[in-house]
Amino acid sequence: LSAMAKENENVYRIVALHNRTNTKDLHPEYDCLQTRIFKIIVIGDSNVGKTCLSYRFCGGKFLKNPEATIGVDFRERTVEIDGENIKLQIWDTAGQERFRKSMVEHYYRNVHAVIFVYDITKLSTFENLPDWIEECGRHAVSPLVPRILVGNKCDLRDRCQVSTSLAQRLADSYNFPLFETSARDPTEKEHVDAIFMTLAYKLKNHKPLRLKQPSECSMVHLSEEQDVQSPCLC
Ligand SMILES: Nc1nc2c(ncn2[C@@H]2O[C@H](COP(=O)(O)OP(=O)(O)OP(=O)(O)O)[C@@H](O)[C@H]2O)c(=O)[nH]1
Repeated sequence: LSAMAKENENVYRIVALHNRTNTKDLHPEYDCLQTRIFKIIVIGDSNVGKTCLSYRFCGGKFLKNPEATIGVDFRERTVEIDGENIKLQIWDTAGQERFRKSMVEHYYRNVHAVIFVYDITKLSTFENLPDWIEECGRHAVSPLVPRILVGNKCDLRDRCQVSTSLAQRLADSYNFPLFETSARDPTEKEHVDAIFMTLAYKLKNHKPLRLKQPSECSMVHLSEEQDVQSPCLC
């Protein structure tokens, strides 16, 4: 597919997802099997390994020769936590500005969790993190939406430009958990899973808000005591 055709295809998919959000009889965070669905976006510079990380989690393998993401790619994995199936819908976003500018609004809409990725072998990808975090804030993502920081390509430790202590300081300054891992290294597979499962546990335990009027059923911004944007059960 050409870049433009691919971008159009993704817009159709996004519209379909948003339409589902607006359907009253099919709740946005439940699929037809009544599995709760959580949207997680993966954000960061181009080439840091966002596609490979999400593919490792959803496909179980290292994706050889990934192409630059155009707009967004979607992957899903259903996980079982305490006897409940939950579906994690991973939005693998484009790092290149030219492939993301028309899509940015869609990325952040109704997001449940955000993963910021940098490449430990490329300092600039780490230095750009505050810009990504700021963009997220600019799109009115609630500060209560869980966010985590992931340093990828740890199989290339000998080329490391971002020390763990430096990354930890940044993570602490934002109060985000920090993970360092490798999408490529097969021995890190469980660790990659653990990153996504950490979010899955957090999201699962969010208490849904019961709204009184079904007609008003929509994503809602809750107060700090109540919790983050959560599924409402009408
Ligand atoms: N050594 C190593 N290379 C990796 C790892 N993860 C990804 N790569 C490589 O890094 C390059 C970019 O990977 P992608 O997953 O496409 O990066 P991206 O962040 O999705 O890039 P955009 O789609 O342009 O935003 C590819 O050549 C991958 O093979 C890793 O953990 N270790």
